[in-house]
Amino acid sequence: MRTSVQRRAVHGWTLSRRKREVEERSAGSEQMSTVQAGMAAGSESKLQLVHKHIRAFPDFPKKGVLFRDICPILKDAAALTAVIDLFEEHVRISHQQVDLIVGLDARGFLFGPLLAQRLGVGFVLIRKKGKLPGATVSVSYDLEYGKAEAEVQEDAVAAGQKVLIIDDLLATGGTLYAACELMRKQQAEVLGCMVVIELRELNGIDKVKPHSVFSLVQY
Ligand SMILES: O=P(O)(O)OC[C@H]1O[C@H](OP(=O)(O)OP(=O)(O)O)[C@H](O)[C@@H]1O
Ligand SMILES: Nc1ncnc2[nH]cnc12
Repeated sequence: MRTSVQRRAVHGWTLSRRKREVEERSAGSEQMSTVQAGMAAGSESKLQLVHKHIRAFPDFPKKGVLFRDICPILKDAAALTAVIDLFEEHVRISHQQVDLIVGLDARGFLFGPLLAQRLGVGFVLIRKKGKLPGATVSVSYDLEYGKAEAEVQEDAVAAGQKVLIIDDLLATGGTLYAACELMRKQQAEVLGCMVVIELRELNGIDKVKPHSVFSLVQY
């Protein structure tokens, strides 16, 4: 019998399909390495671990919003490691060259630097308005429960740099859209976006197009 976790889709794949995809992609070019085989085998339980460490709070911060809380992931070393392992696996399979990880204020800061360090690249902050010193570039955007303005330091990203954008959660897509806009203004190349959680019914993925959003858990 399949559990609800096993049935849950991963970026449009079921967990077992995802494992196959990793195996097929690896087998396509050359024989799967030991590392790739190990990653494929371990992904399923890592996803289950991540899923188990997400809580839901109804009517927070506003009535009608079901808030998905990632704090238990941070409190559990194995779950946090699983998140970074899964992101790293995705990046190594999907992207040849990454220059920078760009994280969103505030919860993107919890995962972004850890991933950047794993990949051996730098981390850039996109912050809410008024938090960054020096010359900045800004863009305003809508949230599931309000409005905000995002900024990046003008010299944070050079033209032509290949960046991956990371956050904890995709809801309406306003935040990731704003991040992509900021990167466009900086003439950086957005390789894609990554989140721990995607709230599918809000269709945020459409707002971020043509950029892709890779997610670990979907509701
Ligand atoms: O897809 P969207 O509708 O744009 O929503 C997603 C964003 O909303 C939350 O951040 P929030 O702005 O609440 O800030 P926080 O991380 O500082 O709590 C979340 O961490 C994402 O950044
Ligand atoms: N439902 C939600 N849960 C947690 N963070 C969010 N950011 C936007 N919508 C959210």
